[in-house]
Amino acid sequence: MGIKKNLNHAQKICLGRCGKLMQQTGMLWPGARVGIAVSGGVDSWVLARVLMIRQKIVPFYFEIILLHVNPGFDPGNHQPLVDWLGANPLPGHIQSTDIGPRAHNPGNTKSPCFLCSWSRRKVLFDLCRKYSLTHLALGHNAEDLAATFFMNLIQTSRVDGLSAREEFFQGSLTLIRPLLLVEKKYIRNAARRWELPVWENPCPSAGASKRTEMEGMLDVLSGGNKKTRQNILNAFKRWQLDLACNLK
Ligand SMILES: Nc1ncnc2c1ncn2[C@@H]1O[C@H](COP(=O)(O)OP(=O)(O)OP(=O)(O)O)[C@@H](O)[C@H]1O
Repeated sequence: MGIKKNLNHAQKICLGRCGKLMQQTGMLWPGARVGIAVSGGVDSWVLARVLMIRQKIVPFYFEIILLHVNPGFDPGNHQPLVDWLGANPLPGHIQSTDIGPRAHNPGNTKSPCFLCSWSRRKVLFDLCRKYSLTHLALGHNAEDLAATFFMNLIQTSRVDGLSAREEFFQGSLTLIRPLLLVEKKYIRNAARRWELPVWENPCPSAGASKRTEMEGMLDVLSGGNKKTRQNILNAFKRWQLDLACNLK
């Protein structure tokens, strides 16, 4: 098919796995209105690019809007998204907030990452309501799934991962993670190839979060063996796929 002709291996993996997961789990339906949460990082940029292509491939119509929540560390750092929206035929909404600095207030008893992601999710849910969206798409990948599993296991004594699809508000909003079965190496490569305008996260806690720490668990468990690492990731992916297919 013409659309896929000039894609490299990584781009095809992102597009193909996303499509297969969408199909297997009945993620979207005709007339769906999908908000894509774009942080400015590689995962959510690739998610946006992939869903734009899937929009042309699937045999039904669905709408897309890009949603960005600026956490308030650098009020102008979303300029690449503004420029990109100007050059691409897609609607977008950029919400300026101060959730980042507020989450880092030394008086808080909870961790800044917890407070920030809680507040961000609330802003995103409010935007979904404002635009009557049926879906909110997040850019989590296979390594995020593994890190979340370890975080839940170690911090909250729960065996829980990240769902490919979850219902909220009595089913009026479906949260989806179309890149959940894709490893980061493919996403990074695809982002470079598509020349997506990724920007640095200015958060002072970036790279120092509990999730980043848990990403190291995969290397600890696999002892540096690539095949073992992939087997662990495959187990997590199979588990979530089974759960999501049962929800269908
Ligand atoms: N500021 C934001 N505005 C909109 N969506 C966001 C924002 N931050 C995170 N998200 C959404 O939540 C997902 C998971 O967040 P996380 O903090 O793990 O992302 P990230 O690693 O900073 O960036 P990315 O996943 O885009 O590479 C993102 O993929 C994106 O879909």
